[in-house]
Amino acid sequence: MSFHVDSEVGLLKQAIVHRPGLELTRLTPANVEELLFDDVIWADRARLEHAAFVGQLEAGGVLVHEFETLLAEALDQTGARTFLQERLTTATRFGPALDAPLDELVASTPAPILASLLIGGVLKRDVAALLHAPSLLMEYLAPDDFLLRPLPNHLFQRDNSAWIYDGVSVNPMAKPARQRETINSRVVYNFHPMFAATQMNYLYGNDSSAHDTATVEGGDITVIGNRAVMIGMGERSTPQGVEILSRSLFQSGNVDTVIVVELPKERAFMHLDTVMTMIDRDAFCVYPFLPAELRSFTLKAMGDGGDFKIEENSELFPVVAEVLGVDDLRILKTPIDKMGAAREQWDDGNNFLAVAPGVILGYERNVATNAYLADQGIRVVPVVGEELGRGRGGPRCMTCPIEREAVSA
Ligand SMILES: NC(=[NH2+])NCCC[C@H](N)C(=O)O
Repeated sequence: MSFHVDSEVGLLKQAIVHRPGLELTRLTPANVEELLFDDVIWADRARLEHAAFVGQLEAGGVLVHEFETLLAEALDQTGARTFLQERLTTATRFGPALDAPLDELVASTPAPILASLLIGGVLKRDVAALLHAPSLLMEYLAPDDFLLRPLPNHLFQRDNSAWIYDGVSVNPMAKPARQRETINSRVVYNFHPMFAATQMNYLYGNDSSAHDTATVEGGDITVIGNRAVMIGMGERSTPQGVEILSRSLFQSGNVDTVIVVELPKERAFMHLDTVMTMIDRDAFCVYPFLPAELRSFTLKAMGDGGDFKIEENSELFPVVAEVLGVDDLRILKTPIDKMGAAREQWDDGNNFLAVAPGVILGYERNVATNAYLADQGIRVVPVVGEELGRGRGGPRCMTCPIEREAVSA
């Protein structure tokens, strides 16, 4: 079995999601903002909503893998815990006194508990009795302070890794609150038997170098098909990150065109998929009030060494249509006023997950957009996300496709 994502809207066969766990119960008014949520969450309700969402994916024929389970299974493979000891429980993260004792905890904690702590975080009081070394960090922390911060944004599996044709980028994340997610994803991809048994083509990020400003997040990446990829560039994916990923894509031989779309550097527009998603072989749902001055660029491969030429586009969608070989690309913009559009955009009204061409999952609360898309012949499967949505991510953000078919135009 090998994994590949050959389009954004072709039949979705397998995906990874994260059923929210311990981490959601650790969101408080004091830490939500730093952890990139907008409110404290009713965790049990969020879990119910997520279970219903997974049920809808399964009903759509998708084989759903649960991230925490994959992580726990990976942790029991040879080398996985050493990998963590070298990258997570280090002297620079926790101070020299805790280096060896935390390595020991990583080595001895049963995999399901360790997986839950890697995502849910660890309070000082959880481990104080186990750590006897004189640690300044432990003296400094209060009992309810985090020794290891929770990672509530693991919910948004789209972002920390992204499959692009037959390669995967394990993304260097832009925000400190999300950077550790990549370590967990690397444990899964490098050690879980499901992936270890296959030939993995790592496009970016599967190394331990400091990626500094060269960040990329999966919410910005769309595999539009026809050997092309569209990448948003803004708050999360930087020009440097997009360049490195593009070079790697061109070297892979599967991609010859990358269309880069500039985004406003604002929270509401943090990823490309907050303002547009491809929902059918010939259709995009686009936020109607996207500022007109945003630029887009087309990178075209030159040779097979990764080099490319750059052209600034005068308009984005004619270029997309040409690259896709589609004569009449449908750019679907909900006909509502600015306030209504901004409200629905904030609630992920443009963030759809296609399970097949023209069959999409989106939050039910975006009534105007959903009704308009239905009028346009799109089948919208309504997802309940009153709690889930408070993390500012929709069905596309919550899903990391690992096997998806191509579509023909
Ligand atoms: N692909 C997406 N739009 N993901 C949404 C991620 C939301 C998350 N709270 C963050 O700020 O990172």
